This record gives sequence, structure tokens and C-alpha cells, in this order.
Amino acid sequence: MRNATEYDLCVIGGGAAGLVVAAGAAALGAKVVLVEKRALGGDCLHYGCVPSKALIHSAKVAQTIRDAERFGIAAQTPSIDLPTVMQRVQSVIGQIEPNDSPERFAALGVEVLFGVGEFTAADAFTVNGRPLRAKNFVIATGTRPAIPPLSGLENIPYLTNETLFAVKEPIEHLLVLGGGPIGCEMAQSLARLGSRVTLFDLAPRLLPREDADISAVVWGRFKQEGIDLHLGIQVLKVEHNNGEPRVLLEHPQQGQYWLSGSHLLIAAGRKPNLENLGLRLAGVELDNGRLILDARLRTSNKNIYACGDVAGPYLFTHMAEHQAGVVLKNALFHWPSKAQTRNIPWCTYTDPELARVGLSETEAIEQGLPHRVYRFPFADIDRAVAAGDTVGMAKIITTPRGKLLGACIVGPQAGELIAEYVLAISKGMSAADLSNTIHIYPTLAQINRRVADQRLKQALTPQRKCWLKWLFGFRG
Ligand SMILES: Cc1cc2nc3c(=O)[nH]c(=O)nc-3n(C[C@H](O)[C@H](O)[C@H](O)COP(=O)(O)OP(=O)(O)OC[C@H]3O[C@@H](n4cnc5c(N)ncnc54)[C@H](O)[C@@H]3O)c2cc1C
Ligand SMILES: NC(=O)c1ccc[n+]([C@@H]2O[C@H](COP(=O)([O-])OP(=O)(O)OC[C@H]3O[C@@H](n4cnc5c(N)ncnc54)[C@H](O)[C@@H]3O)[C@@H](O)[C@H]2O)c1
Repeated sequence: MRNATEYDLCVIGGGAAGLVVAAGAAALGAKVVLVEKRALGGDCLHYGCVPSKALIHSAKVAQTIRDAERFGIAAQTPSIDLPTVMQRVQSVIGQIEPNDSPERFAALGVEVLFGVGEFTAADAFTVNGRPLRAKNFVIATGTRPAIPPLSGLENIPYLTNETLFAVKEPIEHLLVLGGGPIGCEMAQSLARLGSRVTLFDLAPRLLPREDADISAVVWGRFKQEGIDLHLGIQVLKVEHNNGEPRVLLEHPQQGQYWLSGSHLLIAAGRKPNLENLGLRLAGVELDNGRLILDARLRTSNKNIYACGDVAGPYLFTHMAEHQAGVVLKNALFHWPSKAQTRNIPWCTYTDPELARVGLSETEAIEQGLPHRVYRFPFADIDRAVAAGDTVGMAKIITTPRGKLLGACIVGPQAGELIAEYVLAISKGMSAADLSNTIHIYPTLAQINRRVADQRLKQALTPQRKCWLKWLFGFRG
């Protein structure tokens, strides 16, 4: 017999992953309870995608005003008040927030409980003293900023993505620790919004997960916009100097030196939220601080699933949504469904944007896969020339016979343009399929065909040309 605290599904964490599971399960008729410790919407809405993209947009407006001369319009130095910009960022969050409100989820049939709980048995999660018994549980607790164990950091105030978007004072000089997606997106935005910006990273280049020729395009724009970059360094210690942070860096060639700023932003990766959940009592095992999951996203307790950032390895909202769908199929219908681990798309919203799907050239080399690489520059795309936005390229990786393995676009609207390659690669298409598809002139999307055409062009060797001349009697 069912009692009042018996659920089909108990979801822990109300970010993108947990909300999609909870709404989907309720829509299918399951009895669902969702437990959230802070606010529904998670990182994406409050501290991640939404505020960062709102800030990036304000920064682009400022840059357009600065660059107006290039378009035949008198340029100006934009007058920027950062707290006002941050108020707009918060108002954008406010506009989207109703989609993730407890009232909306209650109306969808989800019981929403605020509080922090823990597993008290393999089939019970206790919140506010109330044990919630469910057939299946979903851990969707996300991640938080990883704070590197740097000497002195514990003694100074610093910003993370959880505090940056709420700053109420101007930022005169931002030190950014980390040149991954968060560090790069925020460094360029703040620089464009009038702060002096200095970024430093252990890695020898920005966005080290991308091919070197691709991340170099972003590096070039950052240098041009006056961002001070210190790459391939070690951070030795952090101090407070007259109320302001300063960091001691060590570079293999340049030795040790100090950098000072007015604010420090830590963007050094993420840590899964797995503490104090009573995982041991639930029979959920960890390996090196991470959940052990099978392809169906089940933990070592087969009635407890995980999805989203806490599951990893791709920390994106669209992956959280994909994994949520996989969990729904497995948990509610026992319909074996595996999470996708290949052909994952993403975009880093620097200017130029950097979007990617499938294998990079570096990965193809590391995996010993026979492959070919083709590139095409935005400088030869008429629409990019018309918009004065010609920096960057499209790059594709194919098998020797032309089947698409990966694509990367660094340039204007890359995040929109990559969608065609996401579909093409997921459907097993070849470069010839893209070459044979009519693309509208003059669009930026023409670059998707033009890069694929490079394969045909390169196949036209002088020897093959001679052969064609002989066969068809050409006179050229
Ligand atoms: C600055 C920044 C920019 C980003 N930009 C993009 C982007 O442009 N595109 C993109 O695809 N991705 C982006 N991301 C990543 C994206 O935000 C995450 O992939 C996404 O939020 C993951 O959703 P999630 O539900 O797994 O986790 P989260 O959004 O972190 O949600 C987890 C929820 O669980 C709650 N919780 C935690 N512990 C407990 C507990 N013990 N009990 C109850 N509740 C708990 C939290 O309060 C939170 O609400 C960005 C991230 C950051 C930080
Ligand atoms: N547009 C997007 O989709 C988007 C935007 C932002 C974040 N995200 C997601 O959030 C995740 C986290 O982003 P992130 O930028 O924080 O992490 P990251 O792991 O991608 O990059 C962190 C960087 O910090 C550096 N670093 C770490 N410790 C250091 C130290 N002690 N000294 C110097 N450098 C150090 C690393 O070398 C690395 O380059 C991303 O992987 C991504 O999945 C996505």
C-alpha cells in the first residue's frame, strides 16, 4: 500500500538537470518530489549561462560603440557604469526566472521542497526531518567553483561566478585565475566594460581543450583588446596588499613576479556537490571524489541515478537536459537508454565565438585515427566582409574517405553555425553531403559548405587535372 511519502521519483537538485527530470516525470504521470537547497534554476539561471550571456551582450554593445568608426559612424568612448550593467544582468535573470519558479513546477504536478537532506537508507532521503521514500532517486546537485589550494587565498576576498554578477562597485583591475570558458568569457566582457584585465593560467594557451590554431584566434583578439595574458605560469601565493589582491607567479623563462589588481576572479574549474548527502548509507560509491556511473547513468545503487554537471563529464546545460532524458527513460520505463558521450557540441561565447562538435584535430592524432583536415577563413565569406567581422575560420576533420569526424568554427555566430555540423556528424554524413547542399547567399553559413568544398578542391591534384583535360578535351 502506498503512503503519503512514497514517490515514483525523488529528484535532489533543482538546476537544469533536476528540473527537466522532474517536469518530464510529472508530465508522464509519475509522483515526483524535488528537493532544492537554494533556488530553482541552478547555476545556469542564477550564476552561469544566463547572467554570463547577458553580461557578454552588454560588453558587445560597448565594443560596438568603441569600434563604430570601422562602420563609417563616429566612434565614442562608451560611458559604462558596471553596477548598472549588473542590474540589467539581474533583470534578465528575473525575466527568465518564472519558467523555473516553484509555482510553475507545482502546477506541473511536482512537489517542491526547499531544504538540505541526506540519504538515511538505500530507499529514503530525509529532508527537514521528513523521510522521502521513492522507487528511484536522481542526484542532480551540480557543481560549484573549485578553489585551488593556493597559499594565502583563504585570507583574501575573491570573486567567483557565484558573486561576480552581483558586484555593486566598479572593477578597476580584474585579475582572472583561469583561461577556460569561464575565465575567457568573463575576462573579455569585463575588459570591454572598462576594467583593466589580467588573466593567468597554468596552461600554455587559452582554452586548452581546443586545437592550438583555434584557441590562438581567441588569444589574438584578447591581445588586440588589451587583455594582459600570463600563460604557462604557476601561481605561488596570493596576498592582500593595502586591501587589494596580488599574486606571485612563476614563469619558466621569466622567473617570479607579482601581479596586483583591485579584484580577483577564480575560474579554475568545478567541483561536484556530493558532500553530506549520506551516499555511503545509500550504497552509492565514489571514485576519486566522483560518482561511479554506468552508461545508463545509474550509480552503484541501481535505483539511484545521476545527471547533469554532478555526473559529468561535459558540463553544459544541453548535456544536463540530454542526460535528464536518459534518466527518465531508464528510471520510469526501464527502457535501456545510454547517455551520449560522442559528438557533443559546445560553444564558448568569446568574441569571436568558438564552437565545436566531435573530434578535434588533436584528438584524432592522439587516437591514432587516419584523418584529413580542411580549413576555410571567414575573410573569404562575403557576409563576414560586409559585417566587418572576418577574423576566424571553419575547420573540419574527416576520415580519408571524407566522412565527417569533427568540426570547429571560430568566428562570428559560431555557436549558431555549428548546428549544421552537429546534425551532419550525428547522421554520419560526409563532407560531400555538405558540398552538395545549397546554402543561401550571402550568409555566414556559407562557410559550412566552403570548408567542405576544400576536400573536393584538394582532391583536384595537377595529375587529376591533366587527366580531366585529356578526357574532356579541355583547352586550358
Ligand atoms: C559562468 C558559467 C557560464 C556557463 N555558461 C554556459 C553556457 O553558455 N552554455 C552551457 O550549456 N552551459 C554553461 N554553463 C554550464 C551550466 O551552467 C551547467 O552545465 C548547468 O547549470 C548544469 O545544470 P545542473 O542541473 O547539472 O547543475 P546546477 O545548475 O548546478 O544545479 C544543481 C542544483 O542543485 C542544488 N543542490 C546542490 N546541492 C544540493 C543538496 N545537497 N540538496 C538539494 N539541492 C542541492 C543547487 O542549489 C542547484 O540548484 C556555464 C556555467 C558557468 C558557471
Ligand atoms: N559557454 C559555455 O558553454 C560555458 C561557459 C562557461 C563555463 N562552462 C562550463 O563550465 C566548466 C568550467 O569552466 P572553467 O573555465 O571554470 O573550468 P576549466 O576547467 O575549463 O578551466 C579552468 C582553467 O583554470 C586553470 N587552472 C586551474 N587551476 C589553476 C591554478 N592553480 N593556477 C593557474 N591556473 C589554474 C586550468 O589550467 C584551466 O585552463 C567548463 O568546462 C564548461 O563545461 C561552459
